[in-house]
Amino acid sequence: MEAGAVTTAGTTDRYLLRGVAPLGGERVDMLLAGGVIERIAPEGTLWSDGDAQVVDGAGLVALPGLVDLHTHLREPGREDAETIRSGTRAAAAGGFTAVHAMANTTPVQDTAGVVEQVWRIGAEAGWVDVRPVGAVTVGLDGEHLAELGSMAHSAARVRVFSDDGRCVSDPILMRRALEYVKAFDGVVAQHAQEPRLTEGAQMNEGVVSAEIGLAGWPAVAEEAIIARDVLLAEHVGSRLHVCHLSTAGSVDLVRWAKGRGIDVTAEVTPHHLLLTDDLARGYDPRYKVNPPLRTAADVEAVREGLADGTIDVVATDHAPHTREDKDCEWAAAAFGMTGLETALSVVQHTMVDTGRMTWVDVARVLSSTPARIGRIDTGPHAHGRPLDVGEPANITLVDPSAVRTVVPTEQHTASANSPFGGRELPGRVVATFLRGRATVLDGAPVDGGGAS
Ligand SMILES: NC(=O)N[C@@H](CC(=O)O)C(=O)O
Ligand SMILES: [Zn+2]
Ligand SMILES: [Zn+2]
Repeated sequence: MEAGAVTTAGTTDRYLLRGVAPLGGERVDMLLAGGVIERIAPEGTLWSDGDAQVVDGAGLVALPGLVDLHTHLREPGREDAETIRSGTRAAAAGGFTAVHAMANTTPVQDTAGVVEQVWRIGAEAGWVDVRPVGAVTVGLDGEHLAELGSMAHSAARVRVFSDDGRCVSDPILMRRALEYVKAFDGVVAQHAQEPRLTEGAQMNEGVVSAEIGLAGWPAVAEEAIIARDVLLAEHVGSRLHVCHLSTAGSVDLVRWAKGRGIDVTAEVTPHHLLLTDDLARGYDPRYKVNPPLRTAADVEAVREGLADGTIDVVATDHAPHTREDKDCEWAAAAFGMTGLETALSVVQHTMVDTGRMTWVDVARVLSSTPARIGRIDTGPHAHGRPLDVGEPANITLVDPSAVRTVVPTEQHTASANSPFGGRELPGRVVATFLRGRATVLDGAPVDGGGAS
């Protein structure tokens, strides 16, 4: 029988996960009921009382539900590329139980009204918990601070603020934002891109850009902003998060800042862990992304930084785009790639299967640390918690021995701009549980599972 097959029908709020391997531990049976982990016992000792669905977990790793700090859901405004419903369904398929929805929508998520709308639509869809990110500046204009406090105190309880897609390049505004978020334990997530150094830039500045004649984007454009921002965070005693860090020099700067005790965290995307700027040679806009794919030396440095804890989390930067925006010549194409449904496989491939990280580390970088940075690690709706009795049953079951070829058109996201199409990747998400309710079973979203 295939691992993960549901063998006994039952009600949908009680699941018996039989023989799953929680992190670093012996195989156990786990009973999910009432939205929490009700019991954990040695394998073969828990039996369904007839009203629990049994999931055969033999060979599966049980992870705390994954948390993405950086997702673009595109609603409101670009529902042709993704909706909150399609994006969160894709997230569940990728093993996520919570995502942070970036603010660069239309209208921008810069008021309590817009963030509450995104949060409410996410809750109604019921696939994952949607945590809206609030814009730092009004309309992402980079000039006027948005009302961060009203977003923080809204029903959406925003804690992460970002103008992602654009850099908060004005140092005075960045300073004020860092000071402002302290009042509600928030964090400013910076898209580090010095705008003057990247005017017209199309790809990484280096050997390849010179050869193929595309305008280059120097590593220093990212590093200069990170250097400035860690010093600002130190100066005002606030919390900074660096989005999609991509260069070896950025890793060094974050390592230095942490060594000084500066309150900074950083993320790397799956694509920057695996792909290099060599891919731009074919002028295929699937590989056009912000920040750009870098060199093999940068890939090595971000892997090392993730393994040694300098980089805190892997975040997808899932950036869906329509065919019209992506199937065109390189210079005209939009920046961005999808990632929710391949993130765990890429992390397994680049970090676990290479011996650099264990599954315990994977749970840290894809669940507990992003939950802590987003301040969703406590309470009944907590994510990233250890899989213990009484904790919310947010669980992802992975089959690490599975191998699959990525077919973008078969994914659940509404857009097909995956850079991994045609690649063979290890690992498969077999099941995802959100507060004890299955959102994914047998590797497929449970449609009609509905909101809780
Ligand atoms: N990463 C990208 O290339 N694009 C993102 C914006 C961003 O993350 O900067 C998008 O919104 O499309
Ligand atoms: Zn960005
Ligand atoms: Zn982004």
